[in-house]
Amino acid sequence: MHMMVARQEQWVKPMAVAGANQYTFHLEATDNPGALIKDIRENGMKVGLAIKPGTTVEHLAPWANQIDMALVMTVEPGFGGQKFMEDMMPKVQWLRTQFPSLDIEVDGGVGPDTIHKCAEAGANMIVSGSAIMKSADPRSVINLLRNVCSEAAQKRCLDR
Ligand SMILES: O=C(CO)[C@@H](O)[C@H](O)COP(=O)(O)O
Repeated sequence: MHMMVARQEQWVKPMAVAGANQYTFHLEATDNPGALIKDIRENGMKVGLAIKPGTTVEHLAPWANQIDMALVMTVEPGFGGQKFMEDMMPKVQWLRTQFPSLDIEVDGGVGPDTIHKCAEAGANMIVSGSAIMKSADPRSVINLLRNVCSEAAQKRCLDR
């Protein structure tokens, strides 16, 4: 679950009870990330930590060893169909270099035209809305996104 809500703390238990296995919250919307991470873990879920485009990756870094996934937003949160922000890729690259085994997700404007940049930067989890939903062949778009990411991940392993 990617929680783009106020008062993220109050939805941890209800989401766990509903069957969520990962709870992704926004760094900008909590005063106490450490307590929220602890609560998510105690409720048996994996932890995702999201940052908006205006938040630097240095703000996320102190928490990176305590989370399962970092989500780098590649549009301003709000709605689908926005333009991919390529200038977020250095954040992904930096996280991939510093935390090689961390799951890194990108969300916003990701599709066949932008996936290569995301995968090469090091993203291994992809959120894609319009590119899939507006395609005449959603299955092939999903396969392409998946293949580009797994090929980039394999290449990273070989290069190590
Ligand atoms: O929730 C958001 C943005 O607020 C994203 O999840 C987008 O909705 C993804 O859609 P596309 O940008 O791929 O159309």
